[in-house]
Order: sequence, then C-alpha cells, then structure tokens
Amino acid sequence: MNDARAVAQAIVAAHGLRFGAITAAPVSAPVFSSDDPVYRGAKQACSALGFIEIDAECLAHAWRAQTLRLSNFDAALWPDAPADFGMRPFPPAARDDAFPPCPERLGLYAVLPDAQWVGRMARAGVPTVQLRFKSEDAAAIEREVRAAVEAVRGTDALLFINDHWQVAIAAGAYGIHLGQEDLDALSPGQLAQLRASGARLGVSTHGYAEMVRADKVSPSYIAMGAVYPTTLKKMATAPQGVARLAAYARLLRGYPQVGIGGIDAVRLPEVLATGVGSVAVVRALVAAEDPEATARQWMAAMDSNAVGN
Ligand SMILES: Cc1ncc(COP(=O)(O)OP(=O)(O)O)c(N)n1
Ligand SMILES: Cc1ncsc1CCOP(=O)(O)O
Ligand SMILES: [Mg+2]
Repeated sequence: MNDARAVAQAIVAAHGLRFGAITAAPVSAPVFSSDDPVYRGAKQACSALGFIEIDAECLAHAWRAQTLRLSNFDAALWPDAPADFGMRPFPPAARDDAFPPCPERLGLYAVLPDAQWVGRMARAGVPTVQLRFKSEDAAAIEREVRAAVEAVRGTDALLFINDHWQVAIAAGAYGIHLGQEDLDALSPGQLAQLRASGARLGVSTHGYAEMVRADKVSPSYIAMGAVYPTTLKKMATAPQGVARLAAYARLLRGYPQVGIGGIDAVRLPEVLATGVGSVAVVRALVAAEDPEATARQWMAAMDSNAVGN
C-alpha cells in the first residue's frame, strides 16, 4: 500500500466505530517524522480516531512495523505485537532486569488515603491495597507508611505504597507504585536502588507512548487509566474508555494489568471484559456506605466476571 490517504481511510473505516471517530480529519494536522505511506496514513487515522500526538506517532510506527513484518498492510489488524512497538521480547518477567513478579490477577485493588483505611480494607479481605498518602511532611509520610505496613500484617493483602519509594523500601512494603513523572525523576542510581530493594513496582500509564516507556523498566504490573472520568485526580489526558483499554490489554498481555479511574459497580463487567486482571478504585470503596460489604460484593463480582471463567 503506497497511498497514505487510502491507508488512513481504511483504518478509520475498520476501527472508527470501536474507538468513536468523530471526524475523518484530525483537529490539527499531524506532524510527520517519515515519508512512509503506511506510517503517514496510520498517523492521520490515529489522530482522527482521537489518539493524542505521542500515541498516534507510536501507533503509526507500529502499523508500519506490522506491515513490514507481515509483508502486507491489513487495515483490520490493529497493532498489538510488542515487537512492532519496539518493545523488548515478552514475557517481560523473563528479562534479566525485570522487577519481581506479582500475581497475574491482582483482583480488587483498593487505593486508600491513609493507613487506617489500608488496615480496614486488608482486614475485609481485599487482595491488593495501596497507600496513596499525599503529604509533603516527611515525618507524617514515614509514620503513615510504617503504619500501613503494620496494618496489613496478618492479612493476605499485598501492600503497594504510592510515591514514597524510599520510605516504602525502608519499611519493607511489598511494592511501590510510581507515576510516569516519578519514574522520569529517578536517576539511574535510584532506579538501580529500587530494583535492588526486591520491592515490586507498579507503573501508571495513560496511553501507548507511556506503555512503551513503562515497559523499558520491566515493572511488576502496569496500570492503565483513567478509564472513565474521575473527580479524584486531575488527569492530563481524556478518559481512555474500554475500547482503548482492551487494545492496551492485548498489547500488554504478559504483564499483570490494572484498570483505574471512575470505575463503579455498573462499569465493572465491561472493564473486566477487556481482560485486565485487576480493577483499582478509590471512591467506590472509600465513599461507600458500607465499605466492607461493598468490597465483598466487588470481590464476588470479580470472581464471576473474570475473563477466562
Ligand atoms: C493502581 C494505580 N494506578 C494509577 C495510579 C496513579 O498514580 P500516579 O500516576 O503516581 O498518580 P498519583 O496517584 O500519585 O496522584 C495509582 N495511584 N494507582
Ligand atoms: C489515582 C488515580 N489515578 C488515575 S485515576 C485515579 C483515581 C481513581 O479514583 P476513582 O476510582 O475514585 O475514580
Ligand atoms: Mg504517584
């Protein structure tokens, strides 16, 4: 295929319904880094399908790589082979520099504001909990992280600490969750220190380019969001929706995956249908009238809705 316009039209025709294409032309004309017609057509199409610039660029290169690999342009085949995205061979856990593994299905994942909530949800049987304690006060952070580690003792809950990785390592937490900016802020020495600690690492992503970036450190799991609008956190990107989440989940099979952002009981089945093995929530539990009962209902729903059951 050597006509970029035909490539763009074919991709939009094949995937527009799923990804909700609003227009055949992107809001602003894409910038091209190659003259290859598949790359150019795919970038045009992915921009029209609403992907942000860095993700449209990433996808366009993947379409080109897929076309070269198959010696054929097939508009129906949305790219989902890690090699086409320039990722190292999967499974990532087999790489020499991989962070320690965590369960493939982290299940219900409660993201919680303090150690008391962490203890409460751990005792309710929630399999994965996170301390997301936002503070600039070093003493308060240390106190809360240590209290969270104590709070899960005697339960089966796996505890991730958001942001405060050095304190988390010192306190012996099971794992650490970092955002892309947190990851970018790490020096090579600090990344090596994190790896050497033996703690699991979870990384936030908001699209293809960030997934490729996250994969470079071979984390223990990859979180994807925000799936739906959320009032809990100001997001830099629009909600991803379940169609994209499903496409991300196919690309990242081989990683434990977590969907996050605006997930409620009604949306839970369609999120699980994407194949992610875990659903992370804040308000669904913290704002529930009876958080323990809600946690039990969600865990039961996840058991019966899990893909593969
Ligand atoms: C499971 C999970 N996924 C994503 C996030 C968001 O983390 P981050 O990008 O570090 O943003 P803050 O939570 O620090 O605001 C998360 N905490 N947990
Ligand atoms: C911390 C975070 N990161 C992405 S969305 C989000 C908040 C999720 O909260 P809720 O489940 O209440 O929408
Ligand atoms: Mg963070």
